Amino acid sequence: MRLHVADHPLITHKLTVLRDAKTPSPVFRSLVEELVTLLAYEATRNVRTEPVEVTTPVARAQGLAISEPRPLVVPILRAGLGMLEGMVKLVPTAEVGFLGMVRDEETLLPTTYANRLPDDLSDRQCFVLDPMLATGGSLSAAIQFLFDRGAVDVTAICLLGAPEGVEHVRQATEGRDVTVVLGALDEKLNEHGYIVPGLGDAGDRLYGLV
Ligand SMILES: O=P(O)(O)OC[C@H]1O[C@H](OP(=O)(O)OP(=O)(O)O)[C@H](O)[C@@H]1O
Ligand SMILES: O=c1cc[nH]c(=O)[nH]1
Ligand SMILES: [Mg+2]
Repeated sequence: MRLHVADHPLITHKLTVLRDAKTPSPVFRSLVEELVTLLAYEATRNVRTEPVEVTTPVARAQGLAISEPRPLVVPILRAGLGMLEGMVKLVPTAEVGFLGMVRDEETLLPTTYANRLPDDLSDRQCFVLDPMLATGGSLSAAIQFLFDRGAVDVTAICLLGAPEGVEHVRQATEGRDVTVVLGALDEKLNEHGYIVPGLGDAGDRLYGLV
């Protein structure tokens, strides 16, 4: 597993406002969308492309097109949905699949309540979106779903990660082509499995308490 932790003042600035408990939902939502666009820039560095030629008003020019089959973007509901618009703005030709997962707040184990993915992901590059990588249980399970269907490589974009979760994903995906891109690597998990200092419950901050 490759780990890339962003190192850019604009990303840190936006994360700082996101972390602030006083930031209201509408601002939180916009920041999540802006942050994913900045992180996607790094996350799509190895997107598969092929050479194409276009005619400018002046001459022929060599360029690149995103290869077929198109990349698949998979937000993990609920909180990952807040990252979808920002991602598809950057890769408008991507297809979108959905995974609904919720973590049991006692056991910290994820269960999957929705799965709308193509059955066959052979030869597909996949991008998983989830703002929070805490214990790593949800992300590891999501990545496993994609490899079970034949994905060639998986890149996860998360706004915040805990070292425990990164290690969990590293071990669970050993031997697979996996990249994790983080906005920041935080200090630890607390006794409730929350990222410290983190930003609280990303789903609740985006969409309200359930
Ligand atoms: O790394 P883990 O320990 O598995 O925790 C991370 C998961 O927890 C959050 O989702 P949550 O279960 O709160 O669901 P929600 O998005 O509906 O709020 C978050 O969006 C991740 O999916
Ligand atoms: O800190 C955390 C951990 C799991 N899920 C969240 O939304 N936040
Ligand atoms: Mg939640």
